[in-house]
Amino acid sequence: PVFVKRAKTARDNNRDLGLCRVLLAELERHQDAWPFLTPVSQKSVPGYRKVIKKPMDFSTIREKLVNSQYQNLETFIIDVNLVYDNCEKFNEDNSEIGRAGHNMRKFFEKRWTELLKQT
Ligand SMILES: Cn1cc(C(=O)NCCN)ccc1=O
Repeated sequence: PVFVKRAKTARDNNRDLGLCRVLLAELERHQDAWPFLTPVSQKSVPGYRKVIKKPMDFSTIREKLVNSQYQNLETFIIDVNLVYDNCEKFNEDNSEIGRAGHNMRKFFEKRWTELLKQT
């Protein structure tokens, strides 16, 4: 009958840690990465602390990766997307930093789907 569950095929996650390292290295060296390399200074950026509840940046993601603080690929991707979501929340689309955020998100989406397609 149509409602019989088919066995879920688990994807092979053995290469995911290496994939996170490759992806993060590419993000860090992207020319539009400059707004995201270090935590936004909550002292010199008025309003940031109040508006952005969960700050995130590439150096913090690097630290977490080095200290094995990511359970899996999903939790890594969640943090990377947090960088871009914070950026969209705080910056006009039509601004230097706003555009950099959109570019970086587009690049990340493209790269992780390409890398996940590799056997
Ligand atoms: C992502 N983001 C970065 C900044 C910033 O000033 N970054 C330091 C650049 N040297 C300000 C607001 C913001 O949302």
